[in-house]
Amino acid sequence: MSRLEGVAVSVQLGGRTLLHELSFQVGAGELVGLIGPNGAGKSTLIKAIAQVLPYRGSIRLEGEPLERIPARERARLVAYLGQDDRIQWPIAVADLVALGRHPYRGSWWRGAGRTSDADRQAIESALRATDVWSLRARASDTLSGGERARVRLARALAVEAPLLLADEPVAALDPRHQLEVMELLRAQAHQGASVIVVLHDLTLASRFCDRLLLLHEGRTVAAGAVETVLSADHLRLVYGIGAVIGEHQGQRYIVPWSCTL
Ligand SMILES: Nc1ncnc2c1ncn2[C@@H]1O[C@H](COP(=O)(O)OP(=O)(O)OP(=O)(O)O)[C@@H](O)[C@H]1O
Repeated sequence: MSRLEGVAVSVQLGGRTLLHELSFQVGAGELVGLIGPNGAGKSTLIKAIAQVLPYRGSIRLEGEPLERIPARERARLVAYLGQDDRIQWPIAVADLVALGRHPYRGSWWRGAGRTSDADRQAIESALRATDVWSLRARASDTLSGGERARVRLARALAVEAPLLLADEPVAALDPRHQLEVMELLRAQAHQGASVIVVLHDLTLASRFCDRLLLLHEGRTVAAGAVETVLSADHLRLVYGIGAVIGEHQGQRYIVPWSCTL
């Protein structure tokens, strides 16, 4: 049994069907890339798994329907990094990252809201892993776009959840930080987490992910090994591009080159 299993997951919103009976599995220790053009349904799928959108079908974590897991317990099991990167108030970076530990604390009115050693370690380790330790005292609403993206990722990492859902975590990052974040997600998977990452960069998807799920118009076009999913035919059919597909140090790179449609 895979850690995460979705069967016939459909989402309807605003009178439209955004996802059509998608089925997927993600095992412990797997880094799965979710790819597809704008509007394909990637964020919708991530939100359905994160239980922030209503869906039909079944999504189970360790065999348990996710919607039946109590909210606080689920918040310890599923870390969700959404695409919306607005930070509305001047909360200090370290305090924002500490929000990732909220599910581990009891209700404050019962006096159980204190920061534990485990909380402190998780927060520091997430701040360092995402290279924002030096920003820990800064007001979050003064950060650059890339800094903000890394701080938001740190909050998700601080949860130390077995399932990490990351919607375009590298979109705002410079090339070095993109590589560092992908290595970080890989490391999370090596340590046993199941990670789903939404990506537009096909080379990063190819190099770092164990498997890919390619969506188009709310349907699965291809799922499985990177070489199978990222074929020239799929790139033409789904993205409408011709691409240069090459190899460097035994790994594939994909450079979008021309529009074919
Ligand atoms: N609340 C909503 N009501 C109606 N349509 C919606 C709603 N939310 C999203 N959509 C539509 O659903 C489709 C899928 O959106 P989604 O955000 O999942 O795409 P995506 O693959 O993540 O795209 P992108 O790469 O642009 O982030 C889009 O056509 C979008 O306009």
